[in-house]
Amino acid sequence: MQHGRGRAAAIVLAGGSGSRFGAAVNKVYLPLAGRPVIAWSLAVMAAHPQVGPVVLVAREDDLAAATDAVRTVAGTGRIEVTTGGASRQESELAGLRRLAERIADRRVDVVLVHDGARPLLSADLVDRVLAAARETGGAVPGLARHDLVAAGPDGALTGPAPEGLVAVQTPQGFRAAPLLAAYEAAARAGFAGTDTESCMARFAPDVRVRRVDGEGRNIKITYGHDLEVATAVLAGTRPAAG
Ligand SMILES: C[C@](O)(CO)[C@H](O)COP(=O)(O)O
Repeated sequence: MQHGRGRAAAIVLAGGSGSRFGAAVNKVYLPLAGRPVIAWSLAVMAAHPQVGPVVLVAREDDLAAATDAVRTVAGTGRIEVTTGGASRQESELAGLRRLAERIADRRVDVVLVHDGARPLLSADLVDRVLAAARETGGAVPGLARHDLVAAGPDGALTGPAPEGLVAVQTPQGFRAAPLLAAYEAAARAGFAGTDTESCMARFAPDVRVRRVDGEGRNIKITYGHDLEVATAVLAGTRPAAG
């Protein structure tokens, strides 16, 4: 049963330290083609017909910047800002707790968790993740890698990399109730994962997770030059969303 907007929700994470980027401010609030980095992914989520609530998880110190960024996006009524924790795991949990009531009464059936530092995702990618998550329980975008070799700690090449490696991206989508339960169990166990899938693998191993095709342009702004690449991509193909 669907009432107007879809029953999926999105959590967009903006709490990272950004130490590898090297800027004094949180990289997700730096300008990218006319608005903050974070605003691009918020716009895609807020404009998506299957996504209802969008929860932006921000650091306490960044709440003013987060609110300003939200104002640059159309459909802001759908975006809620909440405070995250010290780690990615705690921030994901904070986002899920914000949605807990809506998950319990089934207004939200699937949750997408997205890195705020990945501004160039497309609505098609959101479609693919949602469809696969609804069908199997979980979905993770991945890009097949054919340019990898194994190397030892001294830098010596030790042979070909195993077959079938994929570079993992976000948004990662899961059915909402098992996702929230897994994060509550992880919190009790003091677990901190590297992404949503790693937590589900440990605390909800019965949930099947399917890889869907990721996107080459869905880069993560990690280092300074990534912002230059994203700027160039947007200069060529500016998405209409937002
Ligand atoms: C989840 C992720 O985007 C997969 O590539 C990545 O691991 C996130 O890393 P971060 O250091 O938490 O931003």
